[in-house]
Amino acid sequence: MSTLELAVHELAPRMQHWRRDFHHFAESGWLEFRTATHVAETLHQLGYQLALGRDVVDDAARMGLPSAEVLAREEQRALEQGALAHWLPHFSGGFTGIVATLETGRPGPTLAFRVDMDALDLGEMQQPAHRPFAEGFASCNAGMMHACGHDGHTAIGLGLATVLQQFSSQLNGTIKLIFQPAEEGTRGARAMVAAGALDNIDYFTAIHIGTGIPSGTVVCGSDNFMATTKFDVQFTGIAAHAGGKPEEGRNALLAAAQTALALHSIAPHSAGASRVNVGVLQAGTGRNVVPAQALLKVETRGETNVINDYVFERAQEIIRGTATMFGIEAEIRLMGAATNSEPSPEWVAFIHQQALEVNGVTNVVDTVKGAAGSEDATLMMARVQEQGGKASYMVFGTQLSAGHHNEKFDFDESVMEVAVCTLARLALNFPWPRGV
Ligand SMILES: O=C(O)C[C@H](NC(=O)Cc1c[nH]c2ccccc12)C(=O)O
Repeated sequence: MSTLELAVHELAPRMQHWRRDFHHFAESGWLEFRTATHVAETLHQLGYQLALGRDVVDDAARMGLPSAEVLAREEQRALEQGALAHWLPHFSGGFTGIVATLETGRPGPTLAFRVDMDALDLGEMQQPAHRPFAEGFASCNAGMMHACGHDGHTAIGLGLATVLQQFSSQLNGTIKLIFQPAEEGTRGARAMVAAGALDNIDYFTAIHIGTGIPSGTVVCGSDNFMATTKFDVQFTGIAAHAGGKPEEGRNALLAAAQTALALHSIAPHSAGASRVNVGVLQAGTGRNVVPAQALLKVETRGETNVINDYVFERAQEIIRGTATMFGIEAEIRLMGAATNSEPSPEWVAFIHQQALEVNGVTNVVDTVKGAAGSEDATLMMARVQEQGGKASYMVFGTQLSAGHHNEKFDFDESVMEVAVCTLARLALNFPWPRGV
């Protein structure tokens, strides 16, 4: 076992503690108040320079933000659950982003690593058959669950911060660790990019665990993310007495229902995969009232940006058409966005080379076939690349108890050691000129 692997192995119990603490106090997008304060405290104690909140999250570029009432309520909940009060003001109002910087003082590139911190809006299984429940760390927040592994990602980020600090004498240049809010629904990355958090980075690496990749396998350059647009549609009609004066009404529920069916009839694209999903339809107030209000929560996806743009354009045409058909108003509100991913081949090759050397890694591939979901880290990758940097997205396979976004989701925590060892090697073995 190398000194790095020994150091990471010794860190494993602490990473498990971090993961389980984040899992128990699960906080969904823009509401990661407790999580962010504990991440900030740990990074501060490690000696990292911190940029927090509004310094790394652009207010106007945040997407899918909860209401001011929810933000305030959840901030208070976080405080009651042990959020660290001295850090909380930085994140108040839903600015729960962090960028930690380690300046070595020696010439070299800037390497950035990104993890996401948010839970999903999902109720966790509270049964003994589900390990997190059986071992006492299932989510204590109703309707919020770490069912995608972001608790593990955050623990990996802190583990990486710890070992890079331990081995900092072997580093050159600058290390930046990015802890992003609200990846679910592709809502947070846009705001961190807009705030400049991804400027002047030479090498960027984002990560995910699981996703159906077998334990021991590392994907070095995920290129199968789908471009996506997330949006709500608010339909406004005219309420009326359903029995006495139905002709006076304009039925928003019917418009929404017709729209939902029509959206799912958008023709596929000959150039590649596409998706449409109407995930939510809320409408009406009473059985004898012609419904005046209806809400749809929708997403489009495409194998490429062009295909997703095609689907979204057709969706907008359909929405305008059904609104006219039913004589009502329709307002489209953008709630999230991400592009497809194009990792930098040179960086993928270096990642591949380093991953081969890690104990616990049994299979290293650059890509996997088949459209994955979407990821707004693609916006961060694009920003780095447009400034001449290199970027990639890694997946660390691990055994899962259920699929992502399922109430029984859990993962084999040993993947966190493999991830930290691999990521630390990217920094410690970076091929910068090492003297004569
Ligand atoms: O579109 C979103 O809301 C983001 C969300 N993202 C994820 O779940 C991450 C993800 C999905 N599939 C993969 C495959 C590899 C890495 C990460 C992922 C999704 O696709 O619904």
